[in-house]
Amino acid sequence: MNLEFYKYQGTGNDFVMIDNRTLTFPKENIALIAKLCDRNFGIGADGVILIENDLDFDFRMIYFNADGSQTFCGNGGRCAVAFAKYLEIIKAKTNFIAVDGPHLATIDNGIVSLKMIDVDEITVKENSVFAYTGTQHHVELVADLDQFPVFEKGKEIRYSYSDPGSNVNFVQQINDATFRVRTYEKGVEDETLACGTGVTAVAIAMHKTGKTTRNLISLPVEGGNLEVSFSEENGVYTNVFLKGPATFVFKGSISS
Ligand SMILES: N[C@@H](CCC[C@H](N)C(=O)O)C(=O)O
Repeated sequence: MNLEFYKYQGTGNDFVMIDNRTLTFPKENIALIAKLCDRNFGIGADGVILIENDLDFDFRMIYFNADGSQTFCGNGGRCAVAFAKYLEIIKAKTNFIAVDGPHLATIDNGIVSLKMIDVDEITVKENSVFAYTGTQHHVELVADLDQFPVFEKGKEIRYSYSDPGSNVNFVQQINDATFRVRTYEKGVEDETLACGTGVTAVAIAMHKTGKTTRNLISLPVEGGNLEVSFSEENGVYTNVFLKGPATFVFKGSISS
């Protein structure tokens, strides 16, 4: 069978996008998902995203990590909005559904602003913060992000959390409103060039621990620049928005 796909990237976090409104994609075929993401034997991506019809929302987004595990993905959500616009499912605004609940989003000139879930699951530890932003995130400040062994340390910390583990974000503060981030992603089992739910966790963790008093944070990542804004009341973060570019790369077909 020939599978038509589109490749998108959001600040270098890259995805194979599939229009599955026909419900023909074999979701249980983990080997196929892994093959699509394989950078040597497949298309190459951090994850696979299916767009499906939904009775109550503009569309349903289903995200698979490269290893076939399912969760929410912030950059993937932004790319899903750009893809849904290309497919003419939406125009400039949308309300779509994903595994963590509904998401409002707008797209303007390739820049997608995506409303994330409210964040109230935040644990401040001695040297790190854990936050749930649609998926699990460990956040840790380091002195020299360029020299930091993100893969080795990220892998170690990822498995120190009980199943399903945690993504791991290493952070360097640049100024009051700017934090550079490098992320080790579970399910990809490698450092990726950006992580949307990750920078969201970082912005909230830095606010929660008093590293910043701002509610609009710039987050340079390896693949570009992201922005996170939010409101905070009694330790609960609402109106959380992740903003950045979402870009079509190429399309093609692959035998599955
Ligand atoms: N890159 C994503 C996060 C993808 C999911 C993550 N690997 C997990 O398993 O939690 C993002 O942009 O949020």
